[in-house]
Amino acid sequence: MENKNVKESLNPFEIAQRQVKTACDKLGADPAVYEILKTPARVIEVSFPVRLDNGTIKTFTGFRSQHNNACGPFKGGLRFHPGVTYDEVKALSTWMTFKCSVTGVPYGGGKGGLAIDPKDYSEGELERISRGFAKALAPFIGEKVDIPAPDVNTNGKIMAWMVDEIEKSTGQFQPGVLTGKPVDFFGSLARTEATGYGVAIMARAAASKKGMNLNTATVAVQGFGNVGSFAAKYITEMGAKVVAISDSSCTLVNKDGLDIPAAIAYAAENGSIKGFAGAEELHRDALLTQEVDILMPCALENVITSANADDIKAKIISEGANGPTTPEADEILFNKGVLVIPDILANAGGVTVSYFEWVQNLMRYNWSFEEVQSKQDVLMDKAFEDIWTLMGEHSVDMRTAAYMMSIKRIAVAMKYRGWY
Ligand SMILES: NC(=O)C1=CN([C@@H]2O[C@H](COP(=O)(O)OP(=O)(O)OC[C@H]3O[C@@H](n4cnc5c(N)ncnc54)[C@H](O)[C@@H]3O)[C@@H](O)[C@H]2O)C=CC1
Ligand SMILES: O=C(O)CCC(=O)C(=O)O
Repeated sequence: MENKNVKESLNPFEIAQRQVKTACDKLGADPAVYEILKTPARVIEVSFPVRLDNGTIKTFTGFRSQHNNACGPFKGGLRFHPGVTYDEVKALSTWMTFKCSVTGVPYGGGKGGLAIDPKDYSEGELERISRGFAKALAPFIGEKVDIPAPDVNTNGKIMAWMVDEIEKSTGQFQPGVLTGKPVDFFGSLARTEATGYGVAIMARAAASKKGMNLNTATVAVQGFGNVGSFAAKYITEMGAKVVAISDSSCTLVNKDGLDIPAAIAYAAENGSIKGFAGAEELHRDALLTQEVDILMPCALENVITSANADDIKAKIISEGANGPTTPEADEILFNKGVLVIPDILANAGGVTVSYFEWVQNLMRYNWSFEEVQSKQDVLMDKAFEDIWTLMGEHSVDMRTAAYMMSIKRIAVAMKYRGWY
């Protein structure tokens, strides 16, 4: 997401490092803590050949960044998107380390990706690419080593192909090597919904702190994929009115409220929200500055920058995407009194329920939808309250408070391990 008016660095890894450094400084942490956390433990680059439908061979190059495993195995999604870069996966893996620690799930941070647009490939090609990537990563991942999951443009079907390929490569039954699998293939109920649901319950918690009545609140949701669509669905069920949604094609606005279940069904059938009836269609970037109470950026990084932060009207931002706000924009929003619920808290529902999926896989047992979602409620609501308290104690923004809480926990684990 480029904007010529943006003055600051949009390198996601530099941004992640700045966020960690700010919190380490506020904590007065031992300098060794930042020294260890500023860089991933390793970044694996793999190249693998795939036969395309026209008979030719094409080599694909992918990455897996393993940031820190002081608190448990590396954990985080695999992204298929043309914008994937070495520095992007490094940043995303860094954010995962702190996100896992925010709700206390026993993982470190990892993330991987392939710089492809899945729309350029047939279903058969996509399966061979996914299997090729999984086979290439197999020596570096495992149920107790590094556990990938879905992210942008990946889903349960791709996770199932990958599990099958890894089991073939290792000769071991290990359904817990990946999470976000289909429910009837070792997946967990409530995982598909988990990230968007978490974005909504964090917005609800913030609204309650700010004295905002959700029944009269309006919401704009950027991105209408897995995270955005469920965030929109759940915040609607909680009483708010979603008046704007967007995806890579356009923004749709209806001041009286959009019919979210109908929009979800329309997007599933048509591949995007474009053409959905009963709404005004605007440029896709118009979403961010709509006159709403709550904004949910649920697409990609760096969408809220110094170039548009001043124009944002929302009073609460619940970050479904990873890294949607630059540090410069954070400062502008903080000074305007906008409450930003940071990605490492707001979108932690995905990895939290991935953890529940993994536990069920290891136990060979299944929990009900209600049981999983209520466990998610408990961990996320507690994380919100703890971070809220820390934010007040240190007079910092919520992102810095979330990092501070997380870093404290990781620093303890690293200390016991004798890393410093
Ligand atoms: N899937 C998950 O469980 C988790 C995802 N996330 C993060 O949430 C974000 C979205 O992920 P998913 O929903 O899984 O991906 P997805 O692939 O299901 O959906 C992405 C959506 O963003 C839209 N989009 C892309 N470029 C856009 C643009 N320029 N303007 C507006 N919309 C645009 C796409 O059209 C699509 O609707 C990513 O940052 C991801 O890392 C974070 C935690 C967990
Ligand atoms: O479910 C997971 O393990 C990770 C989800 C993820 O990639 C993320 O939170 O950004």
